[in-house]
Amino acid sequence: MTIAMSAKLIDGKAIAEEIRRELKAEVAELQQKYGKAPGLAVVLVGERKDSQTYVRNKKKACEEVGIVSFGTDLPEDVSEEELLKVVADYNADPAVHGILVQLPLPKHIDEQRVLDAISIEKDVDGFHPLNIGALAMRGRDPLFVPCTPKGCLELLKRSGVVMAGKRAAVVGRSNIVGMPAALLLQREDATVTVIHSRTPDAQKICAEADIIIAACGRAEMVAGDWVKEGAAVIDVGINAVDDPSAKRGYRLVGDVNFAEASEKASQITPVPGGVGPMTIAMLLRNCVDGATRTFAAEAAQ
Ligand SMILES: Nc1nc(=O)c2c([nH]1)NC[C@@H]1CN(c3ccc(C(=O)N[C@@H](CCC(=O)O)C(=O)O)cc3)C=[N+]21
Repeated sequence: MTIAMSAKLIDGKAIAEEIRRELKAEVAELQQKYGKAPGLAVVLVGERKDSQTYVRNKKKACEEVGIVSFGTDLPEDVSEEELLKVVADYNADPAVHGILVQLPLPKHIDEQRVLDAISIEKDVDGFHPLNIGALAMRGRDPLFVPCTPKGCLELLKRSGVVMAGKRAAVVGRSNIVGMPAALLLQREDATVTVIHSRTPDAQKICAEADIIIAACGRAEMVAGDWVKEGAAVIDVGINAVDDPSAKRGYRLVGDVNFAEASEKASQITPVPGGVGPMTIAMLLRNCVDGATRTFAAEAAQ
């Protein structure tokens, strides 16, 4: 007989706060040493409420740790050329060490063309093909790793989860989360299976994993029987589901059925308060790393 476990909560909000404290001290050191602060440029196109909220939160988090934030808000019908001009100007601006173009972009704009235009030295989202390519290669290190998967790995590391020699399942294969998360786990010497919409026996395969990263964008898809007894579970999903009893009329759930999975997992992230706050903390981390490299290179000239 197996006794149902009750998982330990991985507190992303608290871990993100700790990281922001560490970054604040690093930024103060940079200021001391070079007399300059890191700068982050955030480009927002259109009026999506969720994007506006994320961008606002990112700028606020920057200010808290001493990163200078620059912002450009463009109308929904801005041309691709105009957006590319904004990116080019930030590429050339020595006060800017990181450029983030908030996604998704309106349909008339070629997203990949815009992301490709960001200088790889300022690609704090880590979405440039050259950064992703380096992430995929043994013996190479990208300048930047995408923030959400980087945050997932940081949560595992700071929670004492061993990855080397373990089986990991990544549910979802998106360019911004699933694919880079699988590459990161592989770099930590885990044996990784990527599960996607065409995977036969997804539940059975997932239930063999010691580590699960769920990023499929489907509310509560990873049910209790997808989770091996004692597994560590990282839930990337943020799905709004109708809930008349909630103040806003909806509540947020992850891609994991939390109630069921926490009976099986040894450790698990909540939604909200798990991966989300870490995504922002890793954006700040990337920005500080980029500025540190640039300041050192400038001082060596
Ligand atoms: N170029 C680009 N880079 C991104 O990194 C990027 C993007 N575009 N587009 C949208 C997604 C989404 N994303 C989140 C960041 C923080 C939370 C976050 O802080 N969530 C909190 C609050 C959730 C809430 O209450 O709404 C939590 O989970 O606890 C969530 C999601 C970054 N993204």
